[in-house]
Amino acid sequence: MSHADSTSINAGSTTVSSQRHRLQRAKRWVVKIGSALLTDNGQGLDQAAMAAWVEQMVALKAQGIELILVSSGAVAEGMVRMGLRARPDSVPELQACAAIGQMGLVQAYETHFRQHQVRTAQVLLTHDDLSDRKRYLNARSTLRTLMNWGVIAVINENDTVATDEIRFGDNDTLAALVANLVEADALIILTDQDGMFDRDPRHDPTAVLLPEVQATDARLLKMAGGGGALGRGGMITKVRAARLAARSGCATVIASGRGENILQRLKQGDVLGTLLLPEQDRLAARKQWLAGHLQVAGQVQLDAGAVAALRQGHRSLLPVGVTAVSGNFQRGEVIACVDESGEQIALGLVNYCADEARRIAGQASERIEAILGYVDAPELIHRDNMVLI
Ligand SMILES: Nc1ncnc2c1ncn2[C@@H]1O[C@H](COP(=O)(O)OP(=O)(O)O)[C@@H](O)[C@H]1O
Ligand SMILES: N[C@@H](CCC(=O)OP(=O)(O)O)C(=O)O
Repeated sequence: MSHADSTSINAGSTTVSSQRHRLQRAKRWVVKIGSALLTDNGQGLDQAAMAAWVEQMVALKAQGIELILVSSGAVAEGMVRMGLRARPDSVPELQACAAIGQMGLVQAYETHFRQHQVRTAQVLLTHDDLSDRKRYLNARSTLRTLMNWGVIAVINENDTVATDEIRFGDNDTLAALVANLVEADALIILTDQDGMFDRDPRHDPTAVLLPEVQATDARLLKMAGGGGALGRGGMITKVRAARLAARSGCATVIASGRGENILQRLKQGDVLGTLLLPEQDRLAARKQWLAGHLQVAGQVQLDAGAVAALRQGHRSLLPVGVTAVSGNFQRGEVIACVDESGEQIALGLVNYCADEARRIAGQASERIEAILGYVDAPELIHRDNMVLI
């Protein structure tokens, strides 16, 4: 059976999914918890549920999974703290609620994780941060460092400065952008429904759960409706998030956060919730994106040994193999690698800016720190970030 056949929309089907093994293999997860779930529909933070998710995340971490948490709930918790029954309409009031509630949110996560001797870090982001190249790279470096240190980043929208997002409640999109940023293998969206249905189950009890779909299937957009009374994004933002995540080869699961041991069971490959599949895996998606870059920001010339290491050995490019650097590229831009005759042999995302690349060209990687005063990576271009031509 072809990949596409096995992932056609199969509402009501009880066939065991063939793609759940993706979650068993996934090494880097972004878990997103929505407001309704976290605050038991606006009642205030559900501490018991939080303790249970934290326990599961700690268990996954012990199994070697790198985790990032995107949690909503600041506005809902702020409303509870201020005794507001209805979600305010005015943006400044929403922002004030978010600022108040965010305190409770991170305090609660910190307390729960600390019981398992796991550290947490608060990261507040806006969509704009992730569309600005420099801030994008900074956010990526910070999150990578936190993951390397085994610290769980607890991410929310920076609601004080974001206006449209707070109006629409779009942490689903934020979670997908984070999944793209850290190149996660899986995005797990925990919500108050068992997954995505062929129509909104709140309005139609005959709605049928979709166990496995292709994220880009256009029919899903018609089946997904908006959110509930807390003014959230609903299913439509989750489908859009899955489509975004799929661009970097990340699979998305929409599942009920109320299900017992939900994260562990997903990890075991149990057929729960809705799995929204990307067309390509992570590496293939990145390489296709790289290969599509006709405009490059600069180039490096390689000696014969480096050319052979790339071409035959499929190795990373180390600074020692570089004989010349041209252009004025920034860290994270796409550059070309050429051989001694000037023929292009590869394209890749460079770990150092042009100036730094010139200084470390021809040098052993162990010397990078002495020359630049810091080390980002031992390679100039990592092989996962390179496509051979
Ligand atoms: N096709 C669908 N399948 C499941 N839920 C849907 C669908 N269309 C709309 N919804 C609504 O989306 C809601 C979940 O989104 P939302 O309220 O934003 O939750 P969260 O706070 O978890 O992000 C559900 O409670 C449901 O009413
Ligand atoms: N930053 C807001 C996010 C709101 C939001 O996206 O909510 P949801 O649709 O429940 O994930 C908050 O913490 O309240």
